[in-house]
Amino acid sequence: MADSAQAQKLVYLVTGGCGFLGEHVVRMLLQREPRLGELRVFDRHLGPWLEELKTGPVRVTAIQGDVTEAHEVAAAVAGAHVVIHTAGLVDVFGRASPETIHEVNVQGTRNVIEACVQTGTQFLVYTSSMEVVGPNTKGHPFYRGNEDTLYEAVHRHPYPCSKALAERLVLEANGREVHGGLPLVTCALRPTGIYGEGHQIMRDFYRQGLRLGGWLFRAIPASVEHGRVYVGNVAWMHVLAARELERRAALMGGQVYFCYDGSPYKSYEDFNMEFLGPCGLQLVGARPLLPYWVLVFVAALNALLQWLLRPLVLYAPLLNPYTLAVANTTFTVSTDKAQRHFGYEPLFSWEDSRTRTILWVQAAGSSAQ
Ligand SMILES: NC(=O)C1=CN([C@@H]2O[C@H](COP(=O)(O)OP(=O)(O)OC[C@H]3O[C@@H](n4cnc5c(N)ncnc54)[C@H](O)[C@@H]3O)[C@@H](O)[C@H]2O)C=CC1
Ligand SMILES: CC(C)CCC[C@@H](C)[C@H]1CC[C@H]2[C@@H]3[C@H](O)CC4=CC(=O)CC[C@]4(C)[C@H]3CC[C@]12C
Repeated sequence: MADSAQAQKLVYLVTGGCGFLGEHVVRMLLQREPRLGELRVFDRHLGPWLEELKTGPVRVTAIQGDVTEAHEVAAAVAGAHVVIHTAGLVDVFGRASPETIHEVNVQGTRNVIEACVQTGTQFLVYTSSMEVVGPNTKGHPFYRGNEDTLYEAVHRHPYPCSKALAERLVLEANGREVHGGLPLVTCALRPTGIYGEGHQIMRDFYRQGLRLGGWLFRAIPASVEHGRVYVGNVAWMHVLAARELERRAALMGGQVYFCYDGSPYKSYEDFNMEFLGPCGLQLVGARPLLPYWVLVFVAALNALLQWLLRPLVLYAPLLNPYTLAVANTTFTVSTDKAQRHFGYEPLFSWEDSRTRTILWVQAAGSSAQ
């Protein structure tokens, strides 16, 4: 990639480009990447909103494909300069089988790496997750940690297991020779819980609150802190990382970065109330209304029912032993690694992020979005 005023126009590929984060990455690239010549959006399900992007100055190519199909991935990657691999199966509710989660998240990532190697694509940014680190199965808190914080990462659930394996594949691929003889440069970004326009769980909480007459009931102690990050800032971090990978290959290659911004540290429920409160909902209780053991019991019952009913119907409620453990364990990051390595500063202030999210919740809650 030439670094001059006459810089060559670049071809970017975003896998999972029609998902919650992927859509923001796609729009951010179009707004903030001046060297963009062509944007390929690869997803199993293409969104209708892509059509409106096709009328702009940058060529936008929508590719319906599956990351588990190596030939489809290779065809999409061929000729791309940069790949942002954000496609993934985000399932902590038991909707998909462990095998499917592994196939999409691990084999899909392997296919992306091999496609880069075979076709000579040199730069790969992978969307990893905080879940690669924790919370672990022992419920140890990760309090204001950074990329170097020692933490016993022990996973059993298929989703974090798959993200950890995939992240390792991406980092180990750094330095591999790609077609043409140049080295592959990779890095992994680890968002904490992402929120913002398009966040389906937030919308579901809103609708549930409306059904309950405007009330939500506290389940988790307010002292349990959760790291959250605005989707626009996560997208911006991807765009910046992708842009800087060539110039700072020696520093950034093979590195991991937590995604962070100015969002406040709060419990999962109190944080959600930052948006749901202005939309008219109230969180009842300064402390959890039910004793913790009741939640543990209901979560275990839900898991049992899911297993028993599986031959007949998919029963996948929000509360299960894994989501309860995650919700009930402090996990917050405090780091400036992305700032030091590639000059990342959040593009959206907390106030902006909050306002944008509130507007979206209000609109999404009342429509069938
Ligand atoms: N939502 C969150 O809080 C966090 C998400 N992440 C990661 O960010 C990435 C994006 O997540 P979200 O946008 O939240 O999820 P999402 O489900 O909204 O988006 C994922 C996209 O990948 C696509 N996809 C799934 N399987 C595919 C396949 N086999 N082939 C091609 N495309 C496929 C889906 O159609 C979807 O458009 C994932 O890799 C996830 O692990 C990481 C940390 C937090
Ligand atoms: C009242 C219940 C106990 C509340 C349940 C809330 C849970 C559904 C969510 C609490 C924490 C969330 C996870 C967290 O934000 C980290 C994540 C990172 C990812 O990479 C994927 C999503 C998730 C696992 C996210 C999923 C929902 C929660 C478990």
